Amino acid sequence: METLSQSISSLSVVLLGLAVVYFCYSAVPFLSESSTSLRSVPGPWLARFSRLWYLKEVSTGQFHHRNVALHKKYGPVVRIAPKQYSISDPSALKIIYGIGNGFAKSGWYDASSAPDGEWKDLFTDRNSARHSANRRVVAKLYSATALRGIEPDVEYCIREFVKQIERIAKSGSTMNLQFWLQCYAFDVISQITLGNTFGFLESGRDHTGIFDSLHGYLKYCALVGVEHELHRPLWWLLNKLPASGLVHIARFTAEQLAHGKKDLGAASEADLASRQNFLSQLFRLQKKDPQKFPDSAIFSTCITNIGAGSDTTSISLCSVLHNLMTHPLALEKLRQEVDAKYSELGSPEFLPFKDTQAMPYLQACIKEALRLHPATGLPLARVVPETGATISGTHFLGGSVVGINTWVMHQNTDIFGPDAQAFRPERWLDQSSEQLSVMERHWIPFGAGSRTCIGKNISLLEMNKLIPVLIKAFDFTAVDGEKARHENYWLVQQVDVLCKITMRRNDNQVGK
Ligand code: HEM
Repeated sequence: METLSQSISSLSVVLLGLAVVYFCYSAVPFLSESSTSLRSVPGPWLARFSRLWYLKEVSTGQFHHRNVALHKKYGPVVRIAPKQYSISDPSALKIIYGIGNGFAKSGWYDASSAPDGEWKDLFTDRNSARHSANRRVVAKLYSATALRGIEPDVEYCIREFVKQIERIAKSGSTMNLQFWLQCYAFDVISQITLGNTFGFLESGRDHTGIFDSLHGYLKYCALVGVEHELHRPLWWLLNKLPASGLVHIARFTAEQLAHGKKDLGAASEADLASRQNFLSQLFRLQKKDPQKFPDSAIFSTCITNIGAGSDTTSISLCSVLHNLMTHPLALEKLRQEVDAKYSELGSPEFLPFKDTQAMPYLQACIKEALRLHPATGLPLARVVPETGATISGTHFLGGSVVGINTWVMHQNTDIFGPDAQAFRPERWLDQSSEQLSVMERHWIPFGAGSRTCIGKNISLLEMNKLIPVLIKAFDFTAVDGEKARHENYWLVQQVDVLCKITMRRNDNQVGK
């Protein structure tokens, strides 16, 4: 019979063998570029031979800071893995993300979707032609005109939110702003998408562990994306594990879809057109062409809205509010603008979205907070087309992967000024029109080019509606001082932003 030590030594041989195979496999890209000018691209030594360096760095949850430091050390083009490069040169933005330039999304995105999904979602689809066709089908639902219809849904959620903040303020307890903004963002996006909320704001709890599961899932996507060839077997294994909170998102979406189908199935075109949530509009698209827009397309669109539009929005809102809490002068200036707008409009319960667009300081605060803390924290990786491309003086072979990290771009002092690390909303108000236009072009919290965020207007509406209400009615004091901790697993999420709240005055009209 085999002894324990023999078993251990056989296992060691197998593991060693796997390590050798892995190293040989990951050295292929290194060998293929060894006779080209790409050999001289600087970067960490291990990154030349293996993706392990990048994997290790992503696993720390701090790659956004590391990425900025790498460019300070090595210059505008840095190798982060064999045949993978991070770029900081602003002129690369147009080349890599320019519409029609042929830089498709890289394999990293594969790990963010089910390997055999029937309908490819917009975020992960790497087939540019199919992506454009599918995006065209749903684009109208995210347009500026569609926004008008969702404003009441957002107001409904703000009322629920304000009730909870008032309760916390009266109790004198500490509020975890990050958690509550997540509740707000999840409930708003599910209300807009499915016509029903998850009930986070009402209960103040994440009963089914959705937030933690989503966090774990993002970790999976960020890490397995680096070794995306392993996604299929790992996905298979993952599905053998007990159900997580993600299953609750999928189940909730499927239930709402089934209800919707029953309820809306017999509805006339006019009736469907009058209903504003996504689900009704998606059923409308399906009625027109059931073959072209099957149930899987409806499910995928809804679940992508929830996945892509929840944490991104709460992170951005958290950045705005945390920066305001820790910059009292900016908060005071914004408050004056908010109070003046409420008076001008006769103290409505909510400022209409269109009126918030005419509040320059509010817009500057939002821009500045999203510049300083953009939601995504890894390079937006793209594949160089077959013909190759020259970027920042380096010629890249077709098939190389290149990307710009929003954190790197937003810290560029040539574009945003020597104080690029500071929260200073005035930078958006006191520039020459030429400099402002340069800053606008390099402000990319919603991505760039043909793959830019389709939900940008929705999330801006959610932010513009909420911030004035909170600023008008409450005072927030940060408990942990100026720095919020954050973790980057694709999305750079703040961790436990604690604050004390007091009611600013007694005549708050929200919800009354
Ligand atoms: C402040 C909130 C948001 C931020 C910061 C944000 C950020 C981004 C970024 C950076 C991308 C491009 C990713 C890449 O190139 O890999 C993106 C794509 C996308 N976002 Fe957002 N997003 C936000 C809100 C939303 C909302 C509310 C929705 C849905 C209602 C949404 C749906 C999508 C979709 C579907 C894509 C893929 C678009 C495509 O490739 O055609 N996002 N978002």
